[in-house]
Amino acid sequence: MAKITLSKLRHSYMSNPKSDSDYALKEIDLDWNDGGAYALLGPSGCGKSTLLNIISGLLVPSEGQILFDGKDVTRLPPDQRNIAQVFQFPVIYDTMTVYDNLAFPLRNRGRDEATVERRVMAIAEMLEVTGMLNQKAAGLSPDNKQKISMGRGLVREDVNVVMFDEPLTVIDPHLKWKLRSKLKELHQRVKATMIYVTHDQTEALTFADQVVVMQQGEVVQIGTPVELFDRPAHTFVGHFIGSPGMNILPCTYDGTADDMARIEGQPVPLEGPARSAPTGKTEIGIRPEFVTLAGSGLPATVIKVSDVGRHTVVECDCLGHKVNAVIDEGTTLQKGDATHLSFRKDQTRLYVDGWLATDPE
Ligand SMILES: Nc1ncnc2c1ncn2[C@@H]1O[C@H](COP(=O)(O)OP(=O)(O)OP(=O)(O)O)[C@@H](O)[C@H]1O
Repeated sequence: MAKITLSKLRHSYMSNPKSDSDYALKEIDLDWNDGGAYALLGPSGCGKSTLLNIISGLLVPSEGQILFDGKDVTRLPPDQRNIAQVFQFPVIYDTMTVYDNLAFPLRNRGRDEATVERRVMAIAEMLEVTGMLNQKAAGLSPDNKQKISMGRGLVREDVNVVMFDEPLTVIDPHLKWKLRSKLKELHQRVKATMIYVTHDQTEALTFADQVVVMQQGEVVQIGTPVELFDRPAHTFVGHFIGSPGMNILPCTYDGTADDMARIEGQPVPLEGPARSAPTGKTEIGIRPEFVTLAGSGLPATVIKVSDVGRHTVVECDCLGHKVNAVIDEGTTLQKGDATHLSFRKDQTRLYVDGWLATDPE
């Protein structure tokens, strides 16, 4: 396994890129540590596949370098990078048995049959497919086929990195959670460097120790799932992660009252003062979990009440802006009722031009 370094990486599909918007990947500097479990998370079109193809060698970046354990591999073709990939759709040989499918990457590298058997049996046991080793792959269900595809990615011990590209796309929704936790368990046992690409926050947050969040060709934050939830570095992360996402509300902040911002003239205490006098667009970010329906605070009108299992989500209009509150207990409030909203001070953040601008006091 290897540490992977992306240094000053940029990529444009245009022959003569001029502005930032001509780049599918803006400047990316990133270290993937040896043995880490990473997720690359972002919406469609943010550049995930472009980055994956650059790491695997299918694409040569317009600028910058990729290093494996400090060795420059930027121009090395895919077959010399020693990478295993698991794709959206199973890549297996239908006419071969499950055993031969799992053995294929090892035999292809000339491993002896004793090693092949040891590795195949270990991976089959981890994936709970030992009972089907002698079956032809053609007869397997789509999710078992994808399991075998994952097994093929994990069977070699000498790969630099295993990359999963939306691997659960074909899996039945009720089996997804099972395979998700299986993959996490596999990482703990195999200890390979793994990169899991997805646009699904649940998949990313379940699998990864570190999540790399991308938007429009840029990495906006790298952090543990808890860090991304607690202190989103950008409003995009706040909104994209969480269900419902962070409330983002336009505000004014004149810097004279330190930790006080105003929404439509109404004072809202922030977690702390801004790091410097803001020069751009100012917004308040507050997670719905830290908004309470109170007797006093910002005036609001209930728009919708949704029961979502253990919680209730109350959607309000607050001074002309939509605000969600997640409450644990039920509520007697109904659509059209007047209420007040209170934001927990230590969770009320200021964002300037999208970027976090306050620190805790
Ligand atoms: N071969 C190509 N030629 C030109 N533009 C491309 C090409 N491939 C991707 N792009 C553009 O580059 C940007 C990033 O695309 P990319 O496929 O890397 O994103 P993604 O996050 O993987 O999206 P998805 O999840 O939909 O695959 C998009 O604007 C896309 O239109």
